[in-house]
Amino acid sequence: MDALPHKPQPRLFHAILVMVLLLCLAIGTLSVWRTLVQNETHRQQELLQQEVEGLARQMETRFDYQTDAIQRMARRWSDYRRHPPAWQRDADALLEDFDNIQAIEWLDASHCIRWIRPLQGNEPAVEFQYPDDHPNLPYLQIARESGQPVLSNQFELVQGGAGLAYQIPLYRDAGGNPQFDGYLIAIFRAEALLHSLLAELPTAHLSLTLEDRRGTLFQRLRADTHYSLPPAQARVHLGDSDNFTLYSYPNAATLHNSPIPTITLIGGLLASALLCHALWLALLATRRLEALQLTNRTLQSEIARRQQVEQVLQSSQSRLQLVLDMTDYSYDALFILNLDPFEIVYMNRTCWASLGYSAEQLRNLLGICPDDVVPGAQDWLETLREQSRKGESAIYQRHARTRTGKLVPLEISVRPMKRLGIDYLVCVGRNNHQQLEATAQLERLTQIDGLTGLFNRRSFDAALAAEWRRLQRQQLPLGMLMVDVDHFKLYNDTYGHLAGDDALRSVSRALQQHVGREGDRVCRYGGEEFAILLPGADIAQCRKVADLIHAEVRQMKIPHVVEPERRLSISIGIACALPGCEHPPESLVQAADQALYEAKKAGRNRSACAELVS
Ligand SMILES: Nc1nc2c(ncn2[C@@H]2O[C@H](COP(=O)(O)OP(=O)(O)OP(=O)(O)O)[C@@H](O)[C@H]2O)c(=O)[nH]1
Repeated sequence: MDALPHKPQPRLFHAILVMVLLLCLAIGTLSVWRTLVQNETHRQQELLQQEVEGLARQMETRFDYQTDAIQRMARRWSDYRRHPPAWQRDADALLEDFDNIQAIEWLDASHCIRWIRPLQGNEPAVEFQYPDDHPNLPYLQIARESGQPVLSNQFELVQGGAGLAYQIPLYRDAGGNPQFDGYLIAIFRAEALLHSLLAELPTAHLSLTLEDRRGTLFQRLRADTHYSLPPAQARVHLGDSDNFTLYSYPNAATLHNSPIPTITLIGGLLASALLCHALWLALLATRRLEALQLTNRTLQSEIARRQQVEQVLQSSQSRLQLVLDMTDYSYDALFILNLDPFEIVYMNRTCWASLGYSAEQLRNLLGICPDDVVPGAQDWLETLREQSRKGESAIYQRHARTRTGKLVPLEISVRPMKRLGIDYLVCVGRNNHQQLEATAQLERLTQIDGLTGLFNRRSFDAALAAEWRRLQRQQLPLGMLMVDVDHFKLYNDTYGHLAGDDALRSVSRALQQHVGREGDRVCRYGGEEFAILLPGADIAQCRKVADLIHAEVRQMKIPHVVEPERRLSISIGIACALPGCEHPPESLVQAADQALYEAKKAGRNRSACAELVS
C-alpha cells in the first residue's frame, strides 16, 4: 500500500522559511558590514599612504634644505683651502644651525680625514684613514666619478653609533683647472637626522620606521600598532639616494573606527529580525485568515444547508398545517394519543367544537377527569394500552358527553403507530347516531310485520328462544297463545283481500289491547295466525288474556257472513310450559298449535288449552 503523500506542516514550513530568510538577511548584513569595514580600512590605509608620502616629501624638502647649505660650503672649497679659518667658521655656523649633523669633515683624496668640525665628540675620527673595506668607499667612488653629492647608507661611525655620510666631491682651482681635492662630508646621525626631519611635523600619531638597504634607521612604534595590517610605505629621496623607505604601520590612531559599519551591522540585524518577525506575524495572520475563511466557508455551507433544511421544514410544516387545517374541516373527530404518559398529542377542531368546548377547556377536562367526557374512559384507556402493546387496530363504540350533558355515540377507529420510538394511537371518532338509528330501524324492520306492525315470525322465534332460556334460569313459566282468524278465506273471498288486510290490522290492535306487560310479545305468526308470548304467565293467566282478546274482537263487531253471529271471530290455542332442558322451545309452539286445532275443531270462536308441557 502506497504511503500517503506527506503534506508539510504549514507552521513548520513557515518557521523554516522565516529562519532561512533571517539567516540570509543576517549573512547579507554581515557581508555588507564586512565590505564597509574593508572599505573603511582601505580608505584609512589610503589616507595613511597619502600621509606617509606627504611626510616623505617633507623629509626630502628638509633634507635638501640642510644639504643645500653643505653644498654652498663645497662650492667655496678653493677659498677654504686658501683660508682654512673661513672653513672652520662656516662649518661651525652650519653645525650650529643643524644639530643633527655629527660632524663636517674634509676627506682628502687619499681617504684620510684632514679637517673635522667640531673636534669635541669626534676625536676618534681625527686623521682617520678610511680602510679599504670601508662601506662608504663605493659611494665616494660614485661621487668622484659623477661629480655629484652622494648619500651613503648607514654605517658604523668611529665615534660610535650609526650615521649617514653626505659626500660632496671637492675640486680646487689650480691655475684655471679644477683639481680633485677629496670630499666634503657631512656626517648625519641617523636618528638625529630623522628627528630633525620629523620635527614640527604632525607625526606623533604615526607608527614609523625608516629603513635603508642595511636595515632600520629609525623606529618609533606606538603600543597600539596593528602589525597584522600591511604598512603604508613611501620612498624617501634624500639627495640623489633613493635607498630609504618610510613605513607607517596602522595603529589605533590611524584606524579611525567609524561607527557606520557597526551601526549598519546592528541596524541591519535589527531590521532583519524585525522584518522576519513582521513576516512571521504576517504568515500567522495569513494562516489565521485562511482558517477564518475556511471556518467562514464551513459556516456558510452550514447556513445554506440549514436554510435548505429550514425551507424543507417550512414546506413540510405548511403541508402539515394544511393537513391539520383540513382535518379541522373533517366531520370526524381526529385525535392522537400518547398513553405513556397519557397525553393528547393532537386533536382537530371537530373534537372540541362538536362537544361545545374550546380546545383548552376540553384538554383541561380530559386531563382532570376524562370520565366526565368519555364515560368509562379509564377502563377504555387500559383496553387501549393492551391494544397498543399488541399493535393491533380496533374499532370501539363509545359515548362522549357534550357540555350540555347530552351523550353522543361515537364509533372510534384506533390504530397504533410508532414514531421515533414512541407509541401513539391515531384515533378517528365519528358520531354514528344516525347510523345506529338506521341500524336499529333496520333491525326493527326485520322484526316487524309490515301489514300489522306486530313482531314477525322471525322475531317471535328469537324471542321464544331468549325467553325460554331466561325463564329456564328463573324457573318461571312461559305462556303462549296461538291465535287464528276463523273462516278468513271466506272473509277474503267475501269482502276482498284489502278488506281482509284491514281485518287483520283490527285483530292485531285487539291482540295488543290486552297484552302489555314487560316481556309480552305479540307476533304475526303467518297469514291470519298470530302468536303471543306471555313470559311468567301460568295457564290461568293465559286463559284470562285469551278471554279478554275474544271479548275485544267481539266488541269490534267486524262483519262476517258466517252464521250465527255474522261477525268476525278468532280461535285461540293456549299452551303453558315451565322451560327445561328436556324440551325444546318449539314444543310450546306445537302445544299451542295443537290447542288451536282443538279450538277449531270444537267449533271456533273459542279457546282451547293444550296439555301442559312438563
Ligand atoms: N286478506 C288477507 N288474507 C290473507 C292473508 N294471509 C292469509 N290470508 C288468507 O287467509 C285464508 C286462510 O284460510 P284457511 O287457512 O283456509 O282457513 P280459514 O278459511 O280461516 O278456515 P279456518 O281457519 O278453518 O277457520 C287464506 O284464504 C289466505 O289467503 C293476508 O295477509 N291478507
